[in-house]
Amino acid sequence: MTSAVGKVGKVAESLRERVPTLTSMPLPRTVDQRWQAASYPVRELAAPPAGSGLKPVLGDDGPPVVGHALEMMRFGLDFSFSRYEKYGPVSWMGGFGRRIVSLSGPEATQIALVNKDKAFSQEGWKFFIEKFFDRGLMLLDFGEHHLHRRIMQSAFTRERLVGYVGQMGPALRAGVEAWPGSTRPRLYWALKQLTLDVATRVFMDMRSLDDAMRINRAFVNTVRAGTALVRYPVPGGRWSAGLRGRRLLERYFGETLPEKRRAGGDDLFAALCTATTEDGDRFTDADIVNHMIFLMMAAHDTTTITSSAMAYYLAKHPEWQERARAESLALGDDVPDIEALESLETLDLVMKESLRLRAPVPSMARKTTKDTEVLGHFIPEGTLVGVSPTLNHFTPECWTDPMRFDPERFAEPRREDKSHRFAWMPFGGGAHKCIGLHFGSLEVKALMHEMLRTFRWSVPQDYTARWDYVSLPVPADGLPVRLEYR
Ligand code: HEM
Repeated sequence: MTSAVGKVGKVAESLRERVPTLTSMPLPRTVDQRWQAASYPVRELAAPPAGSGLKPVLGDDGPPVVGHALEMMRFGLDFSFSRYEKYGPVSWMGGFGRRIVSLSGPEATQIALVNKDKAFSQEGWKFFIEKFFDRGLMLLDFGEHHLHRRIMQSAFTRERLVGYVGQMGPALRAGVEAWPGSTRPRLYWALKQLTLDVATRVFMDMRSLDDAMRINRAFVNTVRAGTALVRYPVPGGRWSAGLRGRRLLERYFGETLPEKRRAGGDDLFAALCTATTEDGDRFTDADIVNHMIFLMMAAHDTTTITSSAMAYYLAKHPEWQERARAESLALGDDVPDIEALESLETLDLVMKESLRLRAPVPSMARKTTKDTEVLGHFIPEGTLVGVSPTLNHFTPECWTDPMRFDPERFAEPRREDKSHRFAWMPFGGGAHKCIGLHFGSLEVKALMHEMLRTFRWSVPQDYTARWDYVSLPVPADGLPVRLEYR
């Protein structure tokens, strides 16, 4: 029998699916316009050292206490564009009680991500998510990061990917086929549930539905806590739910690890248990638990957002949906293997264009390890920095008609993504570039392939999705589509 707590949890969940967050509530246009037009005193972040010839970074605190955090969450891309227009590629803003430097555009982002003189560390991420994702790969730095990445690499070889695709294909087919046709689902939520269910299978080979639900809930709470505005454990708040979620995940992975080490398997958890470098370096049990919790987070929301964005653009551009469907149907009825997925060229172009228009990770956090400079601007040691792909993905120097959905721009001979090394960077760049980019691309393609062969979907012609940036970008209304059997 469902307990009262379980019932309340379910109601809260279904409310969350229907009701937009406070930052994405519809407001009268004039209120939004006034909010966006508000201006604040421009100040220097710090005075450059005398005689250095460097310029100060300019910016503003925004409204008291929250700074620009709410505006950033509500206006997403528009907020980034307006900051760039006002201040250029290097600026600072108040947010989360701190001053945060933004680096935008190909040249500025390249300096931080290539990180030639090790002036930028992952300590920036720690500010947001360390309590929940302690010692995940992305939170490690320099020598230690290099060693862990080398070990983890052996869980992402082609041979391993073949195994993951073999596991996710049937699970995705069963999941998509279970969606009822002739309905108007909120597609984002359906995709989120499906990718989470598939993750418990592919990541841990977890078969028990009860365990999977428990883990999924703990995991969702852990992720949501990262961008809580109230960043200490108020009972009933996001932060304490996140801490509880983290403890449950630690316990679960810790308890199941010895059996996983013994039994092995095709899943990611088993791969991490046996991952070894040529020099024989391996993970400790604690490393494996930390990496598993981080990997679930790194993989889940990003693939959900990518598939939601693709589904949205395919609904808005039915000619592309038909073109992708024709390729999928030509593959026949077998669940596709890795080669078959790689042959889906139209889906590949649509995925790249969707990742350009709606990068799932809109800012990569860093912290300066020493005084440094970017494009002649002085940034002191200990500064929080956000490295953003947003401007790179829309700059007219790299992209023709950048606001237009035009997947062909990624095809030969145009290859606009090659116009600059950092023109297209949804997976980041440098030492921390996404280790799961092939895994993620394959999962998203396998999912879209199943949708294309089972359904046709559409949105009204005048519909435009509004994206909420409270944590990573998600469609504020859950993306209602008309879904019909093909
Ligand atoms: C379309 C899907 C995905 C996108 C857009 C994406 C994006 C990113 C980005 C931007 C970073 C760099 C963060 C930084 O430099 O601070 C990153 C790192 C990372 N991603 Fe992904 N990701 C995706 C899927 C995945 C998947 C499926 C996995 C695992 C199965 C994964 C695991 C990781 C890990 C472990 C890191 C940290 C790498 C390091 O620090 O060395 N990602 N991802």
